[in-house]
Amino acid sequence: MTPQDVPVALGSDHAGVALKATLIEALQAAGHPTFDMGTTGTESVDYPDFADAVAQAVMDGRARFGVLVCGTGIGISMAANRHAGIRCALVHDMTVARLSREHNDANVMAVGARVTGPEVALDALRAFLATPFAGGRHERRVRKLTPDWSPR
Ligand SMILES: O=C(CO)[C@H](O)[C@H](O)[C@H](O)COP(=O)(O)O
Repeated sequence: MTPQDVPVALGSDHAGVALKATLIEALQAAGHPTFDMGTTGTESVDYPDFADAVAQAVMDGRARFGVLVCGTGIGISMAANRHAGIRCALVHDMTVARLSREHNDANVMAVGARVTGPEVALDALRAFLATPFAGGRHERRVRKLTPDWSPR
């Protein structure tokens, strides 16, 4: 699968807007189609609104993966995980990002712009996108999270 076949939807609140822009730039340079679901400025906004927009884009198939950024990544990952079908991993380095794909088939990655630097976030995102789900014993567990889960 080429990057063109892997569209990514991104969302953030005001605390994550600058890191989101950095991630979008890197994704586009790598050839991924991107959807910026907002926010677009530094005016104070509410992270659930942007988590919902990204979750919807992943669930309806517009995007293969989602990326969410707020100050810590906590609120926006909590909001995303309220959606059936979303497995959002709050990551802070490339190892956790890789394992969230291998073990959890995470379809959304959340990161905290106030706690994770842009280089680490970029490395984590590259690892997230490059790593396939490992299957095997993990399938049973993912089905307990998402009963209608099937391998993609
Ligand atoms: O949800 C969060 C914390 O768990 C995020 O970090 C938000 O970005 C943060 O709460 C926003 O805080 P602010 O003081 O309103 O900028």
